[in-house]
Order: sequence, then structure tokens, then C-alpha cells
Amino acid sequence: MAEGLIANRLALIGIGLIGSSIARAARERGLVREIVVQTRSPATLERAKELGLGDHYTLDMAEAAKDADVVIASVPVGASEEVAKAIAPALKAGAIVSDVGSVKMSVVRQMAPHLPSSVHFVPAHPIAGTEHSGPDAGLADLYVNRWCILTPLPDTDPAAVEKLSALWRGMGANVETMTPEHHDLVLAITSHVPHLIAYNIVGTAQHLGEVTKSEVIQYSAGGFRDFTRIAASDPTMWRDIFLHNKDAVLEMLGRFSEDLTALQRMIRYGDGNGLFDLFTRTRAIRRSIIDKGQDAPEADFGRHKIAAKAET
Ligand SMILES: NC(=O)c1ccc[n+]([C@@H]2O[C@H](COP(=O)([O-])OP(=O)(O)OC[C@H]3O[C@@H](n4cnc5c(N)ncnc54)[C@H](O)[C@@H]3O)[C@@H](O)[C@H]2O)c1
Ligand SMILES: O=C(O)C(=O)C[C@]1(C(=O)O)C=C[C@@H](O)C=C1
Repeated sequence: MAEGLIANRLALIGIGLIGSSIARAARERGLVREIVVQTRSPATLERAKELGLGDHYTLDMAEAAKDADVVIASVPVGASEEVAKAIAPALKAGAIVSDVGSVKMSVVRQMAPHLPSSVHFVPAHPIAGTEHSGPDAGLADLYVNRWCILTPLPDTDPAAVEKLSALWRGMGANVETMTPEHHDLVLAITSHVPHLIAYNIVGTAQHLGEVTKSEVIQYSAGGFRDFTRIAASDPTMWRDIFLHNKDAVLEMLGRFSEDLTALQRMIRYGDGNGLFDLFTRTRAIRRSIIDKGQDAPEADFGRHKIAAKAET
């Protein structure tokens, strides 16, 4: 295989923000020889063709998976089982099957039982995205210097894990491996709960606007705007994330609510020192995240801290 080439045929099931970013990055960096694009709507498939995202196009998942060395599902996590069932009969022996879902335990549960033992299943999650969706939203450099977490099962062939890692590294990502359980706990606090809070505060502001007939939304200042960018994210994707990472999200939300109540008390009882101390600590943490570069390889996922806390 030519230098830089990781696979001959890459099949992309789903060609939205994440799938089309993979297509663009893999093509631009010469990581695969051919790309097969699958999506369920003829209009999106036509758009993918216009954008030149692949070499072959189909609406049929099994047709796409046939003869592929690597198949990556980039669909809402709730559709994972449907994908596994559809592609399973068409997969060639030795193929790598992966995904990009924001939740990992549920994806493993949905997909693993349907995949033949002759293929290698290596679930993955690039920690990179935007609030936009669809094939036009993809970016060739979306994964550069971002983390991609792989959650292989204990009996997964290390060579397959290494091949998928090489593909993600080839797209510019830093690759980390962890268990699906640990992934779901970490992402609940770093990604899922923040999205829930953003969705919620926009809802609260809108409700307030309706009740008082004031202009809450119209005059929302920089803080609200910065804080709520992610509330514009895709409703299907986020509905599925919350339904499929229920336990970890509820665990982190419980902790968040307790901390919020503590803040509420400080305000109620005029505990200025308490507020000042907390804001001083959080400012230092937030600044260190920016200084380190959130996605730099040295950054720590805080996994030990979170795991230790969750076990208490
Ligand atoms: N958007 C992000 O920031 C981000 C980041 C990392 C991972 N992810 C994960 O990537 C996956 C795809 O997200 P995206 O942002 O590319 O979404 P998207 O909406 O841009 O694209 C979704 C694709 O999946 C297809 N699809 C939707 N429902 C389907 C179904 N029921 N059956 C088959 N195909 C279906 C759509 O036709 C489209 O091709 C999700 O699992 C999400 O959790 C998203
Ligand atoms: O930047 C954004 O818009 C994102 O929400 C990206 C983000 C995140 O929370 O960091 C969202 C979901 C993914 O699973 C991975 C990345």
C-alpha cells in the first residue's frame, strides 16, 4: 500500500457533518483509495455527489459496506442497531467496522450482537464538531489536533485498533483508548450536561420572554450568546445522546444540581467570600484549559478524578 494509504475502500454510512468531514479529510490526505458514500435521503445523496465527497454513492447500507475495508457509521446513536443489522450480511471478512457516536456503551450494545465474528468492531468518537449538520457543514480539518477516543472491546484484534488509530491520526487527530463505560462518564460532564444546560437556559429565557412580553431574546448580551451557541445543535442527535447515556448524564446532573444549590445559598445569604473563592478557582481552571489547549495530547481527561468521584 502506498505511503499514507490506510485502506483501499472506505464506506461512510451517513454523510452529515461528521461523515463528510471524514470524507474530506481522508481524500485530502490520501488516506484511502476509494470512498463509498451512503445516506438515506436521495436529496442528501445528490448533494454529497455535487460536493464530490465520494467515488461511489448509494442509498443502500449493505451495498455501501460490500467490499469495504473500513466501514464508519456516522448516524445518530439511536440508529446504530439498524446500521449493524443492515450491513452485517454484506461485510467482507477482516473488515473494520466503526462509528463516531457521542455515546459508546449503547452503541456497543446495539451493534456488537449483529456483527459477524469475521469482522473487527472498533467503536470511536471524535471529540470535535460544531452546531451545524449535513454534508455542507463538514470540514477537512475538523479533526486536526482534536481527540478521537477509541473504545475497543477486550478481545478486539490490536492490529485492527492500530489501523483505525492510524486513520484518525492521518486525519490529524490525537488518539486515546478507554473503556466505553469510562468514555460515557467523562463525556457526560464534558459535553452532554453542558449541552443540556445550554438547551435549558434558552428555553428559560424564551419562556420568560413570553411571560413578561419583554425582549429577553432580542437583547441577549454576549454572555448568553457565547454560552448558548451549542443550543443550536441538531435535535435528533442530542435526543439520542440523552436517551442513550441516561445513567451517566443523570449522575453528573445530580452533582451539578447540588453545586448549583450551594451557589444559590451563597447568593441568598450574601456569602461574598464563598462566591469570590469559587470564581477564583474556576477562573484558574478555565484559563488552564485554554492555555493547555483542550485537545492537546498532554491534556488530561480528568479520568481518574471523575472515576474516583463517581465511585464514592
Ligand atoms: N455534530 C457533532 O458535533 C458531533 C461530534 C462528534 C460525534 N458526533 C456523532 O456523530 C454522529 C453523526 O452526527 P452528525 O453531526 O454528522 O449528524 P448529521 O445530522 O450532520 O448527519 C447525520 C447523518 O445520518 C443520517 N441519518 C439520520 N438518521 C438516520 C437513521 N435513522 N438511519 C440511518 N441514517 C440516518 C443522515 O441522513 C445523515 O447522513 C452522531 O452519532 C453524533 O453523536 C457528532
Ligand atoms: O463544538 C461543538 O459544537 C460541539 O458541541 C462538539 C462536541 C462537544 O461537546 O465538544 C459535541 C458532541 C460531540 O460528541 C463531540 C463534540
